[in-house]
Amino acid sequence: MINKLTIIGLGLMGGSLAKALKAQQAVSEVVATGRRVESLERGLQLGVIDSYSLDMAEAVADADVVVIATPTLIAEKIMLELAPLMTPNMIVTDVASVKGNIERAAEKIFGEVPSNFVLGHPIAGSEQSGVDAATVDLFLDHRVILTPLENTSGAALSLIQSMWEACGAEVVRMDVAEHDAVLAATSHLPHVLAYTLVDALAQNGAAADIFRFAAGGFRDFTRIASSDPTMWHDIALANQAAILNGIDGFSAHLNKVRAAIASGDGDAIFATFDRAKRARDEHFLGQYLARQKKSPSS
Ligand SMILES: NC(=O)C1=CN([C@@H]2O[C@H](COP(=O)(O)OP(=O)(O)OC[C@H]3O[C@@H](n4cnc5c(N)ncnc54)[C@H](O)[C@@H]3O)[C@@H](O)[C@H]2O)C=CC1
Ligand SMILES: O=C(O)C(=O)Cc1ccc(O)cc1
Repeated sequence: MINKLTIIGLGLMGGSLAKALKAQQAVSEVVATGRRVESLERGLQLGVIDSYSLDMAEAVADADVVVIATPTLIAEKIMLELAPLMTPNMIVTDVASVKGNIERAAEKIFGEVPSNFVLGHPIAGSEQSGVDAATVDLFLDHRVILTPLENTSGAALSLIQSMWEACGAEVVRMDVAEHDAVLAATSHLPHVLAYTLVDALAQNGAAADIFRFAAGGFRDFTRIASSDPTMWHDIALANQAAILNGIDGFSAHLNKVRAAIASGDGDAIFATFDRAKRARDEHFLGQYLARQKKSPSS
């Protein structure tokens, strides 16, 4: 049970965490702080938080857990502001999509990442943002990755793990560099591709017609291009090296498919599509069956 939880940056992530913990009675008091009084007022109105303060010092005073839930690059600046307010009893965590930049920023500010700072990343979300989009079950049956360091306190780690488990999430631990490489491939690259495809088509003179005749596949592939540009701007810069690696690997593969289409190499085209279908079906069918086993009616 957390006595006082403070959220810095009350949006989709912070709001959903607060809602889930309150629903599970895993927290006594949720306080928020942030830049926009409108989001904080809205959070109060929706019953997501109990109070707010625009003054970070006031908001984090006596907090057991502080969650930094702002866009990734802003989280670096927030740590600078939070540093003089941290006490040994306060556990700090974050939800940012990239972990290497947070680790480096903390090292710069504190000399080494404090033992009571647990780096985290929930692998759950949507293309929506803001506290109005927060839901009580956003993290239910989703994974949360924690990337503890050698000096991370065992007590802090286990409290943050329990916090996410109270939201119905499965917690896994990973190394920071591995996290950033894996997420670059499975999350950051797809977002770059979706944004780039929509942007390229939108700049075409016949954009209106193209979008008018787009079928479900286009909608599925590009849903994530409706995500918040500020959030993804930050992720693109924060995970630069791993994303470049992903783009280069993908471009080489796309060029192979291009060559197969250009030369009419049906076998190569079929082999690529068939491998991809089998890989995707195997992975997602496995997940679907596991969910069915857990709750057959869903
Ligand atoms: N949206 C998603 O699906 C996921 C997002 N994340 C990560 O979680 C973090 C938060 O994302 P969301 O909740 O989706 O964003 P959001 O836009 O819904 O919420 C961010 C909040 O931070 C506040 N904020 C912005 N600048 C600030 C500043 N200088 N000081 C204080 N508060 C400030 C905003 O007003 C807003 O209330 C990001 O780092 C994102 O990469 C992680 C997993 C999934
Ligand atoms: O909208 C979607 O499908 C997402 O991919 C959500 C998401 C966005 C960012 C993350 O760091 C993790 C999950």
